[in-house]
Amino acid sequence: MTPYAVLEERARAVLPEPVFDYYAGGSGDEETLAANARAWSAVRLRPRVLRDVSRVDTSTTVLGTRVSAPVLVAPMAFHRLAHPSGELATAEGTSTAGSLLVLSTRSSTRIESVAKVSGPWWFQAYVLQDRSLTKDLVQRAAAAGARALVLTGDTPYVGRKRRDRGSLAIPDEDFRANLERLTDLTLAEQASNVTFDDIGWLRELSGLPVLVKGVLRGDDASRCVQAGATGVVVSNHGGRQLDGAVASAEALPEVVNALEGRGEVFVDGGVRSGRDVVRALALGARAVLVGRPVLWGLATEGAAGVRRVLTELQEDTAHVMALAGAATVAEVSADLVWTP
Ligand SMILES: Cc1cc2nc3c(=O)[nH]c(=O)nc-3n(C[C@H](O)[C@H](O)[C@H](O)COP(=O)(O)O)c2cc1C
Ligand SMILES: CC(C)CC(=O)C(=O)O
Repeated sequence: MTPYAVLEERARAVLPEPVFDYYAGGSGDEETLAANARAWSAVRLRPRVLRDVSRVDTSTTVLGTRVSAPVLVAPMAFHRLAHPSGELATAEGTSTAGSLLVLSTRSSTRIESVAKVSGPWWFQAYVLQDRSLTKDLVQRAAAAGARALVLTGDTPYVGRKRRDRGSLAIPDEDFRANLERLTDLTLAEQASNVTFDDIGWLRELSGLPVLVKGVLRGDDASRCVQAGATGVVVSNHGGRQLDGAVASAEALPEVVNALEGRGEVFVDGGVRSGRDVVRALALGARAVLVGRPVLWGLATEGAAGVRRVLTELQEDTAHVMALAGAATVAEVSADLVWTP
């Protein structure tokens, strides 16, 4: 078993079944969920020999913020289903690892409380049916110290997950952690009429740079940047939205080519090892985001588990960089990828 599979099994053992299934599952027949992992494996590396790799530095910057490695925490809903300290533990584990947390609109902990214990963080924005709710959330996030917004563009409707058999109950207090005054729950659902115009709207009302998450096409990435985005996150939502969508490793080169350096490109979906991190960087990503592994760390060991998952990925990244002949993140360049 891979280290990731071992961790996933440990999380399965401690989590209630409906929670594990909600976290682990993908939409439809889980084709894209499976394709994400396979597509990283298909990227072969061309290691360089006889380079001085006695000191490997994995640190880098993301939108100007220094992080200890190009590995960030993806936005995920309802961390309190995994651990009673929820997002507080995730934020603590993330910052002690020197990483950066992207806090979900569906955080089950108050934004301001997470901000107090967090290192650098970004806020993931869902545009909700009641836009005044979104405006309020985004302005609260900016006031609490978020350094960027991540607008998720791939969720006009929530993907149907077969593993989610309707037995998952989200406690009201978790759902409403940031929506105290809400009376009509449907107003808090994702809006299905979000467009490129909302990039400018979010930028203006927050004063923050905006990344668009869920981009899988070069033309879309260009439109995002033209509309004012500072970059994009290449993502298929961990195989949880359109099943059959292209794997993120397959979509990444097209997006990198289309932007030609006009924005920072991030990627997530199935990144499980230092190999995958190096592959993503060599294909042009600034950094990766990891999702489920962080939830498994949180479920099994709280903040310490989150820190462990991230530091193990960082150490593995350093090891893979050394064996590939790259002493710095800048040296993880496109020529490290083998093309037949
Ligand atoms: C349980 C769960 C909840 C998620 N919630 C959100 C969310 O609230 N907002 C969002 O933009 N993406 C959400 N995502 C998608 C992640 O941000 C990310 O794209 C994906 O999990 C990365 O793939 P990985 O889990 O294979 O690493 C969620 C993913 C999972 C597994
Ligand atoms: C509430 C959901 C829309 C959160 C999500 O993005 C997911 O579960 O994938």
